[in-house]
Amino acid sequence: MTETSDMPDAMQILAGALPFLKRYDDATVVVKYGGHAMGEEETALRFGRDIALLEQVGVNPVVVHGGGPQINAMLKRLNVKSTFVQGLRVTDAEMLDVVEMVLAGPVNKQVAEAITRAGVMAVGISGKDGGLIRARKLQRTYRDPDSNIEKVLDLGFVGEPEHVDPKVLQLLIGADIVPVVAPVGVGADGQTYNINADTSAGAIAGALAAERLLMLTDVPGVLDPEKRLIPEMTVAEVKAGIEAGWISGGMIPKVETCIYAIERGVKGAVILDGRVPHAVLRELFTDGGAGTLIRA
Ligand SMILES: Nc1ncnc2c1ncn2[C@@H]1O[C@H](COP(=O)(O)OP(=O)(O)O)[C@@H](O)[C@H]1O
Ligand SMILES: CC(=O)N[C@@H](CCC(=O)OP(=O)(O)O)C(=O)O
Repeated sequence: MTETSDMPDAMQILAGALPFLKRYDDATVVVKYGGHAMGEEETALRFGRDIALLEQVGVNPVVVHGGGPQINAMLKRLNVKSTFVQGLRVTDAEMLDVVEMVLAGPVNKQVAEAITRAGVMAVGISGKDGGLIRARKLQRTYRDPDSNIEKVLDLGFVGEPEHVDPKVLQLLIGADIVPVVAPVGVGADGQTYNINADTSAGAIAGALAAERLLMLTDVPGVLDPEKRLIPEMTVAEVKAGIEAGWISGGMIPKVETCIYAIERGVKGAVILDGRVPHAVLRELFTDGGAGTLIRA
């Protein structure tokens, strides 16, 4: 497959995109690119071309990537075991080294390079650069099933964004450079934290008051109890779905991130399948969109 073999498809989407181009002219769109959505090299290159195309038609894309599966692959090579609690990786000092090495290293550079190769300059940074994500240790409690007592959840160096300073992103955007962010933050005392990529993307979208937050994953969007795609949901409907239990597992932090972003001024958040060719273009530039749009 050549690097440009999928472009006629992209051009077809863009041919019908005129009304949407106006809506998104100069708009900031934060794209969360999950580790599962990265898949094969060709998928990553195609993603890079779509992001480059967005920049070229006047949108300001900001990419925040994950890399859970890529961290797991490195841990396997190093023979280090990893555990997850509530979907978050328990992160001791040794684990933190590997997480930062993989996220801010090869994954970050591969994503930025794929965009640059497509003809638009992209620069990879982590949340530690330019004071972008100031983090603190994750503050969360859980109810111990044995004692039924509320206890503090200690996941080591797992963090949550305390403050996002978007200045470094605005400087890059102003220079027509696509920022590519690895979800690692730093505390006021210099401690590095491993932050879930969904959470990081939501916080960044909120700080930028982005027009759209696109969450690329490996399912078509939010599915109803009969496994049909729901094209559009309100915040209240999402909350009801969690309550009823048909929104569960890894989808909960995703929809919660969407709600968080919307409550901070993001106009709409979309969960969509990043493995589908041109998912981002389809979402922004076609009538039906591509995944599940969550609105206030
Ligand atoms: N209602 C739902 N609709 C779609 N997916 C759901 C739903 N409820 C739970 N899920 C699960 O959420 C998963 C997506 O979350 P996750 O695997 O954490 O994604 P990522 O790795 O991209 O961050 C899906 O693969 C699916 O198993
Ligand atoms: C605290 C925590 O769990 N951090 C994640 C960061 C990467 C991530 O979120 O990647 P995906 O989006 O590909 O899942 C981790 O260590 O895997």
